[in-house]
Amino acid sequence: MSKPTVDYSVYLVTDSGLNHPSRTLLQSVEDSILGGVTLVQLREKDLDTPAFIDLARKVHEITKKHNVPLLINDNIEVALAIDTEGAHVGQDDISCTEARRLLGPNKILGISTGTPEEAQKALADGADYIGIGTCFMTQTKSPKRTLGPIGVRAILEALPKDHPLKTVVIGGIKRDNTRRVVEHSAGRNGRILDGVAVVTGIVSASDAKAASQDLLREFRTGYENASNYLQGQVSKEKKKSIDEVLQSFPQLLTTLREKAPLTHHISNYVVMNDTANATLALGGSPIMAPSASEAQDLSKVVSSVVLNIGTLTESFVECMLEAGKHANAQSKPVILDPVGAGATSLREATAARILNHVHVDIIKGNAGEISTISKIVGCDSESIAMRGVDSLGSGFTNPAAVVQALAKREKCVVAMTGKIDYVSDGVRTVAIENGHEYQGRITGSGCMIASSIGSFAAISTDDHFAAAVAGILALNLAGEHAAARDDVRGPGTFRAAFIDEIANLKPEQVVKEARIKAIQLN
Ligand SMILES: Nc1ncnc2c1ncn2[C@@H]1O[C@H](COP(=O)(O)OP(=O)(O)OP(=O)(O)O)[C@@H](O)[C@H]1O
Ligand SMILES: Cc1ncsc1CCO
Repeated sequence: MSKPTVDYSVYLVTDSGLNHPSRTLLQSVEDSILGGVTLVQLREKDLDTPAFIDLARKVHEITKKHNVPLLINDNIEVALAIDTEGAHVGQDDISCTEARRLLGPNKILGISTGTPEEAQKALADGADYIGIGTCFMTQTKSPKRTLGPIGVRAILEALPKDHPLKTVVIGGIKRDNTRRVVEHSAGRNGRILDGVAVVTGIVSASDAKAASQDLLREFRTGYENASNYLQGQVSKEKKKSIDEVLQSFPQLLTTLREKAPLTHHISNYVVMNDTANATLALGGSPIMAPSASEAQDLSKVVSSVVLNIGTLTESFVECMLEAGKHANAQSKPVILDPVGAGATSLREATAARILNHVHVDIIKGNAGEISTISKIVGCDSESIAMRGVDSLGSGFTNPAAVVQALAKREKCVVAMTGKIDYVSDGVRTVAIENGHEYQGRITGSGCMIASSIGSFAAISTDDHFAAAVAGILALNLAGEHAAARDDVRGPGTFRAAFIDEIANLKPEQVVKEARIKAIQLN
């Protein structure tokens, strides 16, 4: 019998201990196949060989009926006894070469890998696929380190594009993160995950069939988006032109003032009060809530979330991860302000952790912060030094290209502040020349921009690029108006006048005074 062709799209890995109490494991397997599971692995760590063989025989009856391959975890003896389509081994189990020798050339053989080196070894040792993990923390595994989509990407990029070795990701994969993991892990060498391996997301779901259908749909969408991205086919359709974005500003600000969207801020001690006041002056409604315990409740009532890493503590980080996760689940926009990323390794690691666990819709930072984020996600860019929370030097040689590349890579909007601000969604890129140097001389003006973007993102839900442009324009025009006032004699008086002028903004006047230009990059 020749080796079967395998569709790895949604790969069920069983665990009787986590199986939903309303049905048997056999029912979970059958329901999941009916929902779209394309491959099954029987993983039973606690059964002795005779009991394992007995269960494997019953599961195999089901998988054969539906023409879905069955692999046995770890126990080659069971795989051979039942004549399943193959087996899966871990790094601490029997070696891959020994497993291949016992199974012969026509069985499917997979191995768990957590590093680029293990992946390359698996390829050399004759594996058909690798299970890349652990991606996220799970109930079944609590490793010291999780890979996140960025770590998965590093492994995909260590593999040759055209080798037939297939790849699946494992560890905490659920309906809500599947698409993002597949999109964000896509390697620049053209490698995209061939599937997602799921345990709890299927066996513990109350409806295993529906859960599998959702996972298959999310995997396919993620795969299609990833291949479009790799082929540079980012959709240019349905996007407003820069002029249309500018003309939409009055309506956005008017709606913001009417609706006063509630925005959840996990901000820093230095700017908390200023960002709350700037949000109120603009017409929004802030809640500064740094406790992880209330993040889920808040996610139901707020319209966007701003994560600011300015004064880091463990509890801030815990809250940001929790708020981000729930905002993603509720489809509320998330804005990341990676304050001081690049200044210390803690800030860099925290920014990486957030990007790995939360889908961020808009990243806002100064040149030093954007250079660090570009490095974290594997986008080549010049290095811009930081001193504390401030960016040093004159910035990038080609700032628009850096911002556009990062936006494309992360499939989000990137806003980079400085004397000139740049915004891109990977397709549209603009430079905004408004603003006053006094903004750079008070602390938190960048943080206030993130808050302003957060309020506009709550209104401009289908176009976060327009939200970022509006958020910057509003505050930069207010900055210009404040600096021009006779009563403003320095940064201190400017700070108070700035809040007043945010509240005094006239939507049409902003459009007239905007100095924004589109930047065409190839
Ligand atoms: N020299 C300048 N001329 C005009 N506008 C400026 C100037 N410097 C800063 N700004 C404006 O100030 C705002 C904040 O940008 P900046 O890059 O200073 O933020 P930041 O370094 O992140 O600030 P913080 O960390 O204090 O919050 C932006 O809207 C930017 O346009
Ligand atoms: C000065 C400062 N230090 C940590 S956060 C912050 C405010 C600017 O973001």
